Amino acid sequence: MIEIKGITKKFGRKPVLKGVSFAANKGEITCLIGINGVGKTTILNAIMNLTPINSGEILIDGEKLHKGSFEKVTFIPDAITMPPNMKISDAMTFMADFYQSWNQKRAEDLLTFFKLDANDRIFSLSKGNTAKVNMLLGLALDVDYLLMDEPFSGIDIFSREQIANVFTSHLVEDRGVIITTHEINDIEHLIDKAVILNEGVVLREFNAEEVREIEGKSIIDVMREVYQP
Ligand SMILES: Nc1ncnc2c1ncn2[C@@H]1O[C@H](COP(=O)(O)OP(=O)(O)OP(=O)(O)O)[C@@H](O)[C@H]1O
Repeated sequence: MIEIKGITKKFGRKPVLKGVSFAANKGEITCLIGINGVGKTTILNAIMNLTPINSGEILIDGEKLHKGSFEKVTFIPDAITMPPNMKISDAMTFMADFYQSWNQKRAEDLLTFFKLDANDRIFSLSKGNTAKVNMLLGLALDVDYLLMDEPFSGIDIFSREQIANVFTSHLVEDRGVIITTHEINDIEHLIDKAVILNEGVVLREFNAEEVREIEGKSIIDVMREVYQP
């Protein structure tokens, strides 16, 4: 489990996170929802220890962050970080050289799943295919937790559907996923837990299935209630 306990973060004098707490379980998809600038990426960066927090703590499987934590968790950013001139196959080799947790079999399965050509160069890919390669490079690592920043942003409906399908496939397995988004529509059906953020705090954290069954509400219904009371 990833536990976020009362984390605060200021950039200069501007408070961005004012005591954010939530938990993300293994085997579940947890979605951080909030408008632009609410601090979703900052939370993912904090989990990866890429940005220092001012207070609070983050635990992964009960342990405070340490060097070894990053064998358990990986971050898939919203833009690809591989050099544009690389072929997809070169990017895969690069990852295999760099990460012990690289799983070549799963990488090849993902290549087939996304219908990508390993000989294509990164710069020549459409936005949708670039997003798929980015996803492939993260999902092919054998880690317990995956953090994904806006994986559906700015890509066409068919690519979005294909990326959404990967979450219900064996390729994600029983790993824990934290995903950020400001548009929930395409992925509502995939989400186990929703964490709604506003003005530096968690407005509501809930199990999407329970709220659907018990209260008869979708995530969007709950968002309407909390954002427009
Ligand atoms: N390195 C930084 N220096 C100063 N301010 C920053 C820095 N990184 C983020 N911020 C500010 O912190 C706030 C939260 O940013 P963050 O990127 O976490 O939001 P977000 O919810 O991910 O937004 P989006 O949906 O647009 O990606 C924003 O107001 C942003 O301008």
